[in-house]
Amino acid sequence: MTPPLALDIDGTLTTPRGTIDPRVFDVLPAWDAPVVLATGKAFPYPVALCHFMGIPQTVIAENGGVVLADERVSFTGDRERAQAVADDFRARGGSLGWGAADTVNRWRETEIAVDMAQDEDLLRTVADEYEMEVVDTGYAYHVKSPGVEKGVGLVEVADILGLDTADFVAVGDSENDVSTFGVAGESYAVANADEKARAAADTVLDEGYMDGTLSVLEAVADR
Ligand SMILES: O=C(O)COP(=O)(O)O
Ligand SMILES: [Mg+2]
Repeated sequence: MTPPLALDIDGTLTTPRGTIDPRVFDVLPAWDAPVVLATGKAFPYPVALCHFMGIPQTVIAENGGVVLADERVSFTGDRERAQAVADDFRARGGSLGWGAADTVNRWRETEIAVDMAQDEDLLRTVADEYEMEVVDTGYAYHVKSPGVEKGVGLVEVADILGLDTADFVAVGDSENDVSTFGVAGESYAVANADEKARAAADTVLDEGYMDGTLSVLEAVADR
């Protein structure tokens, strides 16, 4: 039986340039089991990716802050507190680091993301004062509420779909995938994964990015 998938996006379904690997558009629509996109990106990004792949919108966004499965949407996390951290960070000289339109945070409903080139120490200092966490995905720093995790979102998705999280095969690349790896039955870190993801995964792959992900999908399909 083909297992359901919990797939991170950045670093996992992308090329080293950060673009979606076009092979995604062949393999995921043809997958014979549910596919869950579990990402730190704001809610519209994985929804759009599902839409343009032509697959059901089954999504964990904002590191678990937003869950969508079977037309049911739920939110966790304290966006106002994350905003207070961002405001204080800016007041002390920090910057979120995005363009004027800030499309990274514009539709973000439960947390705030900060560009990797910004002052990490200051951000962590401010977040600590508000008892908020900073997660480094390798693509952004995310200021989020403790306890909001992709893995918690996967428990909810599995429940809605009538599946067990242990049925899932998970692939990811960074510390925001550790909680997914903790609840999935099988977990794989791509070769470009950070230390925390590597330590948490059942298997660290030889190949990186979508090459690594495809190697897993080829191995677990139809078994
Ligand atoms: O948006 C990010 O920072 C990372 O996104 P990802 O969880 O899909 O890798
Ligand atoms: Mg990632």
